[in-house]
Amino acid sequence: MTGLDCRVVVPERGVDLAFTVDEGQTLALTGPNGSGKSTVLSALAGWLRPETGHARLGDMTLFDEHNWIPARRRNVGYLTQDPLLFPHLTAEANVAFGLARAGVVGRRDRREAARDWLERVGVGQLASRRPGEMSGGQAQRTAIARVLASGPELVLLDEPLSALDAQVVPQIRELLAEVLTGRTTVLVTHHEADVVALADTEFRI
Ligand SMILES: Nc1ncnc2c1ncn2[C@@H]1O[C@H](COP(=O)(O)OP(=O)(O)OP(=O)(O)O)[C@@H](O)[C@H]1O
Repeated sequence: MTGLDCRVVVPERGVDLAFTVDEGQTLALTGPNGSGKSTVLSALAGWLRPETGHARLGDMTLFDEHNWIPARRRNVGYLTQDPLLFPHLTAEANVAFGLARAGVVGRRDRREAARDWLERVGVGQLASRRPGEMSGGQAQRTAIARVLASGPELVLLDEPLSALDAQVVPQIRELLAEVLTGRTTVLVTHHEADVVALADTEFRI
């Protein structure tokens, strides 16, 4: 695990933000709509190239004025607002897909690791279901397993609880608190309860 030091400058979106996250800690990024929270996550994930600034994750430069590591070569797990699970793949295959991308070579190893993670997030019994055959909370648990299974050095979470029915929010928040312990994380949220339960520090835009 490694800490993050970044400055993200995207003038056309009015974004110029700098912050650090200590190794193993969770930083909550909060602020009004349109203040640039998702833009920062996109830059850290490698989906958007900022005009200037830098991001260093431990010894690795993700980007600076001269360098740009593409998304697929960053060891960064990104849980978007609308989690991108493949609808035609089972829960197990969705998690295993992330492991294949992360370079876990053996098919059997990927299956076993995917099953372990699904157990860990409480949906082990649903390994052969497709996302359309799960509740919103179960699909979110699967998405969390997919992001974390590959052991990312940086975890990015964009409003991970906002699309869920109110009654499952406390369970998923508790799950996140458990699985994020010791992981370097940037969490975008509008909810004070998430900051209190999940974050070590808060950066308010
Ligand atoms: N794909 C895009 N193309 C151009 N401008 C964009 C794009 N996405 C966002 N913006 C603009 O960039 C600025 C920052 O948006 P961003 O989505 O990063 O804010 P946010 O803090 O995540 O907002 P929210 O809380 O509503 O999710 C806003 O002015 C927005 O309109």
